[in-house]
Amino acid sequence: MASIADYYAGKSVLITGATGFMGKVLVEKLLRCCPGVSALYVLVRPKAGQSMQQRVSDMMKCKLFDRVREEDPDFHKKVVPISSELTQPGLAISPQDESKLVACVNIVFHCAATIRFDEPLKHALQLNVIATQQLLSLAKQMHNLEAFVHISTAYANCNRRHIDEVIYPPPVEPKKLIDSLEWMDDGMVRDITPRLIGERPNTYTYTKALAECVVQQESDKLNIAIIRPSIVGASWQEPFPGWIDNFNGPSGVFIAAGKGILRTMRANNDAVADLIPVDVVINLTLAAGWYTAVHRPKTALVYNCTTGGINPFHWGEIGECGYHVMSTFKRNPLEQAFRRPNANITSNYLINQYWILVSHKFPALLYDLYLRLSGQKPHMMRIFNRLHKAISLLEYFSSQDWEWNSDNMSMLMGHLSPEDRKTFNFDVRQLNWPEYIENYCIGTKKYVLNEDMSDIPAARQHLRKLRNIRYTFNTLLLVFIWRVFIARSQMARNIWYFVVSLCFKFLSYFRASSTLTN
Ligand SMILES: CCCCCCCCCCCCCCCCCCCC(=O)SCCNC(=O)CCNC(=O)[C@H](O)C(C)(C)COP(=O)(O)OP(=O)(O)OC[C@H]1O[C@@H](n2cnc3c(N)ncnc32)[C@H](O)[C@@H]1OP(=O)(O)O
Ligand SMILES: NC(=O)C1=CN([C@@H]2O[C@H](COP(=O)(O)OP(=O)(O)OC[C@H]3O[C@@H](n4cnc5c(N)ncnc54)[C@H](OP(=O)(O)O)[C@@H]3O)[C@@H](O)[C@H]2O)C=CC1
Repeated sequence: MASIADYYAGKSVLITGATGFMGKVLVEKLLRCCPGVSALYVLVRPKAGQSMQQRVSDMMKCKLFDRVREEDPDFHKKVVPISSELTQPGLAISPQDESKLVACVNIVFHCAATIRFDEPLKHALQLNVIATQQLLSLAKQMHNLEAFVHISTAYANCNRRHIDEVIYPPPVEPKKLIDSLEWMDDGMVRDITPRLIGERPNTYTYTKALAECVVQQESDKLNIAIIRPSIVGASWQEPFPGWIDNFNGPSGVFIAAGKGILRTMRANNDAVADLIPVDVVINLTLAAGWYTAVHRPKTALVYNCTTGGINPFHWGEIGECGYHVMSTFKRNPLEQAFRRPNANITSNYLINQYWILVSHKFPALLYDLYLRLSGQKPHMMRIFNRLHKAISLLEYFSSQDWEWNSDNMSMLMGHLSPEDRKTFNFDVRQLNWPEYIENYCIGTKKYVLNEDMSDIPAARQHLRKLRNIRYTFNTLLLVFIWRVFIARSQMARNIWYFVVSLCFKFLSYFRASSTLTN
């Protein structure tokens, strides 16, 4: 049987979402570990004044591609950008490009989606469901298509506690919803969104569930695999440990904690923190593409790509590990931290609210006051408001527990040759969490914030300055409390003198006894 790299040799691959976090890692891995691959057609839209060619060329210059660049400086020649806006009819692909794709594509990886938790329903539906439908229609026309791999999310069915590797009945028939929303204005859609999404926390998980249903409807005509990753984090091993390029999910939380901004967050200590490294997801995705094309399973296979059932890690351990996160950020501080890193997790709503007041809002207020007094524009409260909005959207996922069955992941591993198991490793039993979290934190510094590791001494100096500011502030606070409350009351003064004289006596006794022993 052909190995995975042998299978992809000579194949033309179509990828949507190639400029995104997971798409980039998929492109890199295919080019590096399947050097025989014939062409990667990537559907890209122009954005922020940049043409799609410019965007793809910039993407391939980034650090992620350093290893493949070293191994094959001409790697970029295999990447063929195709102009496409997925929210447009026909995906806005030109007729010439469409003919080319129909004639030569062998495997499709559909990664594109809006992953925002606050996306208006109409747009989320347009991109996550209707675009998927259109891509499936295009795929059905492809003469040589061997597999269609759809990236979903493990949280598509987060209204259930136990999630099997099956496609559950959709909350509503997608076609009916598409037809209904077509004539409604944005205000009307906004009003009915909470009723529609029901127990799901956002339009993202809701539309991803509908997309799975749309994919299933084509499963008798195409060879389909659905990958459901949980919370995708920095890479574990490849191409570099800790590679990450965005603020999504835990990354933004780690950065905010490292900057000393985030001091408290709500999470259930006993719940599984189902993080999955991005390289694991991509290795599984490529292996699933191979398996689907070679073995042609009779029904669409769903792969729950999760860690909880195999190598569980709990939010409470991140709490402990939180100290590990904190010590990593103290040893490798982020530049221009607001305060020294010191974040804690609590499952108690009231305790969390108390710390938000004391450790978030009060310092933000003081800092903004300082900025105002020194003639600068205050901005700290705004930053905290945004942080609170982001965290309130994430807390749904950190406060609850889900159980995913991942038998298909184990089944797939069983079909790989020993060589493929190494090259396309998705065996998360080998994952060492503390080491992973440490690399993740350093990765956010190096790759998200683009901070130079050589500037660490200056960043440490800044942390020392912050510590001195804190000591000075605490001393001033004590003096203030003394002046306002204690100095005005005879009884408080007596207690104070009693405590001071006790300390003095203790010190004198200690000094005298140490002189005697000498
Ligand atoms: C040590 C102890 C610490 C405690 C550790 C505890 C860890 C707990 C972690 C809990 C994590 C739980 C994660 C659950 C995730 C479930 C995932 C489900 C899986 C999936 O399928 S999808 C992937 C997940 N999707 C997301 O994460 C998207 C969520 N984000 C959003 O929906 C929006 O970004 C949000 C939050 C609504 C904010 O929108 P908005 O205010 O409009 O801001 P923008 O997104 O447009 O960003 C503007 C600008 O700011 C940058 N940015 C974004 N976030 C941060 C941040 N946290 N810190 C700093 N900067 C941030 C962003 O990059 C933009 O910059 P530009 O330069 O591009 O303008
Ligand atoms: N990140 C995570 O934690 C998880 C992600 N997933 C799933 O993995 C997949 C990839 O996620 P991720 O890489 O993190 O997401 P990103 O947001 O990083 O990437 C999204 C990609 O989709 C493209 N895209 C968005 N809108 C359009 C459009 N209108 N036309 C053309 N392309 C568009 C983006 O292109 P552009 O650069 O032009 O914006 C980008 O390439 C998604 O399907 C997501 O649901 C599942 C579980 C967890």
